[in-house]
Amino acid sequence: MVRSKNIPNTPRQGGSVNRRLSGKVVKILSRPVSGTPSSVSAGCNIKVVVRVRPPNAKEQESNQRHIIRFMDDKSLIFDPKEDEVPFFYHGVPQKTRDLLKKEKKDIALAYDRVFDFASTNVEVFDSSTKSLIQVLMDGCNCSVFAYGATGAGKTFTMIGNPESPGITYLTMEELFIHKEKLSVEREFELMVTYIEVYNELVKDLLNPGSILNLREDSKYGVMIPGVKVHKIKSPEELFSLLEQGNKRRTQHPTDANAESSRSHAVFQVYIQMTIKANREIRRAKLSMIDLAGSERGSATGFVGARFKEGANINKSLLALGNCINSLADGLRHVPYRDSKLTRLLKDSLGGNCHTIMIANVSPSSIHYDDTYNTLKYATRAKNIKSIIKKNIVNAELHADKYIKMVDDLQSENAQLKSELATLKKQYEELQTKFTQVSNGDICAVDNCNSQDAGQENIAAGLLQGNQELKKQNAALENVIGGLSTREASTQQIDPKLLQNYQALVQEKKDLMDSEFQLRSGELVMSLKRELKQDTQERLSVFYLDTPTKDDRRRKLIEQVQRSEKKEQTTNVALCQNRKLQDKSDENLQECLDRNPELVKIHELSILELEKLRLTYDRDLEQKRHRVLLDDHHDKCQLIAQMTNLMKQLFLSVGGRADAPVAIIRKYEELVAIFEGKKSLTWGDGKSADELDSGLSSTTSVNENAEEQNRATKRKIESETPVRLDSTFVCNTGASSSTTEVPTVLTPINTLMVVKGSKSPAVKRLATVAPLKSRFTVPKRPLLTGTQNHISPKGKFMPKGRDAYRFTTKASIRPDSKRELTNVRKVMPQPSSRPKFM
Ligand SMILES: Nc1ncnc2c1ncn2[C@@H]1O[C@H](COP(=O)(O)OP(=O)(O)OP(=O)(O)O)[C@@H](O)[C@H]1O
Repeated sequence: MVRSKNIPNTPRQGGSVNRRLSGKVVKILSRPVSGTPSSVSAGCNIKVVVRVRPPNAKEQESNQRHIIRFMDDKSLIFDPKEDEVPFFYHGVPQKTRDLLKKEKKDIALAYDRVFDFASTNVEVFDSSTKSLIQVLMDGCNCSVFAYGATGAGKTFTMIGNPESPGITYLTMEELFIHKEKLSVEREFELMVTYIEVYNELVKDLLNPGSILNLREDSKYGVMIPGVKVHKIKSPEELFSLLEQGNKRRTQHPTDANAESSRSHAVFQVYIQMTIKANREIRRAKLSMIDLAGSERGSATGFVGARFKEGANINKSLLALGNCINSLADGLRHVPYRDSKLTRLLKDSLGGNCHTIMIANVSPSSIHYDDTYNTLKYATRAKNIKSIIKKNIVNAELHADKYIKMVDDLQSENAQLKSELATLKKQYEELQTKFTQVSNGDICAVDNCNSQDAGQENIAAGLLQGNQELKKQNAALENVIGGLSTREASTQQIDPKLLQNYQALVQEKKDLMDSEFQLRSGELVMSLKRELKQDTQERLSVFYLDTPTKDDRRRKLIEQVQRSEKKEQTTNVALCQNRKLQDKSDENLQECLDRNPELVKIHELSILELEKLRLTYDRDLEQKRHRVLLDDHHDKCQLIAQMTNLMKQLFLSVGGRADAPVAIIRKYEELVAIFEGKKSLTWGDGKSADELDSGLSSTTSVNENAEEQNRATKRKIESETPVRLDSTFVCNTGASSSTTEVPTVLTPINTLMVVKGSKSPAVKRLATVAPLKSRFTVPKRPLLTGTQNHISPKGKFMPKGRDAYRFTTKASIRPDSKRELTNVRKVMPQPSSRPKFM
């Protein structure tokens, strides 16, 4: 199920925080990416547009089918059903379709805009990125990325050519028009960078040289230290820069595209606007990304180094796909760190950013899979929500306000702590109940539903608590983000020093983040290992060993060993991480000792780090809950299945004269436990365990126990008519009544199928059939409801062929099992007997 990210428009706590912060003195607090917004707009979805390029010469020549049908400017049908062309067989038109032909998917899809073959880059710009300019002017971040298979038209859309400039040119042109218009009231500063990510390496396209790294910056979000930033004053300057960069971009011809771009190109524009009237500063970042083509190895025709290059492209696009999926599902953890590309796009997807995704596809059936995948991604991306903040910075903050904010943060952290404690308590309760259920102390079948309801209540409570915490965290993050920026400016701290300090804090945060990832991996691994060990123990209970079971057990042991190894590796990594964190703490302390002016901002950082730690702890607790709840649910189901099976087995054993009393008692005791009774008192004062030694024989059973045995059997017997709807009853000629005498229920149909079928499932069933040795298994399977014969010697000789429709049990009178003479089928109306032979 696709869930959209639940981002509160006005968080419960955040609302008051924002009000507090947007008073007269503190007008704004925001940082572009994770900072506090001066105004937070409603969460809005990513805008997704699809552009279908015209079929190229090759596609036209090969006369391929079109797999896109345009419905209107917002919808299309992928792989449409064609008008029925009659299918002839031996010259005769058939009513049904040609089964050799793949059935058409015929999926109707809707997007924010669909561009057909005839659309131009100007039209694409008008309906997509043009509207972003006003958003940028308001101080919000925007990003546009083109996604699609190789040769689908991404570069044509983003960059274009001199005759038809792409949307990057057109957007920048529009930006300059706005700049001119607003130049009376605003001062503008525009800077651009142009980089490519090739084979997981970041390179500057405007200043070729060394490989660059990525870093997160509190001001502009994801930054690339060392990248050359170009200040531009006119569109012409920009165009020449873009041209230079494009020439340096890594390109290689592929089978699918003669000028295939083998790298992801990221063009970024940093805009700083100072409102002349009040010196308010607005910052915005525009990212325009031309992704490398997603592709199948076979489509490019590459081998060796080029194939590896393709694998890297796919790896980063896969990471992008995973991020899109996580964001669309509203998950808290989004795996941005899995590739350079996703790290770079961290603040372009979801977060504080207006994002437009342009999905480029080919209309030809040659690219069926590529087009289908791209459209699937595009559909998924529609669910991503972003929350837009204006990046407006103001410098005033009074000390008393600052103190109040610190107090607020402290009390909010205290609240987080108490919520975490509640979560931990709930977890312990859950764990206790879980252990009880695993040990069989709590009824797991009849009470299973109520148990589940209880657990679900807990889970619902947890989820609700989680939502509340999320809201509070969002508010807290906003406050902290804003505070850092403003406090820094209040104290007149040297910007370089502040930058260094923030880098140290960021380093600590990164380390905490990787610690969280490690701990969360370790947690899931260790929980799963414990559960696997449980399974292993469960398996060892079955003493009917078969090679398959041995094999399964061996595999389980190997899995457990592998998990243990992984846990060890994780532990080593955790140790290293802790050492690095200690080092990071020392560095921070050292920096603080040398620069006492950082004390106040450091107080905030500590709170921020504390909050981060609490959040991670809470997330881990929730993860643990989830795994245990899932397992608990599985176990409930397993117990239910086992109980059913046990009952059936018991019923088949229970009616036989040599049924051990201990087994009957164990069964009764178990039923009592399931009914919620603590124990059962037996007439002879002996429990099933005490009778265990006599399991293989009934000779030691006293009369009381025999009577008990018979009572139990009668009780079981009284349940059977309900199940007799299609049960074969084997009767003797000696008695006309079958109801008074206890009967044995045996899955004879299973037995009968055994010889007639090679199905492993049936063979497995046969191993548990208790009457195997007594009756001759027929050569041919039984047919439902047809005449069957059992000879006086007890041989089954069924007539008919289809055994699989014969799915019932037989009841056989135990006192006359050697004289079986006939079989009748008991229908819902007992009188309707089939003929006997
Ligand atoms: N809408 C369009 N109209 C006309 N021609 C187009 C259109 N889209 C793409 N083309 C042409 O198709 C070819 C491939 O397009 P393009 O290079 O943009 O693909 P791409 O998706 O960027 O591929 P790669 O990922 O391999 O770089 C080019 O020759 C381009 O001119």
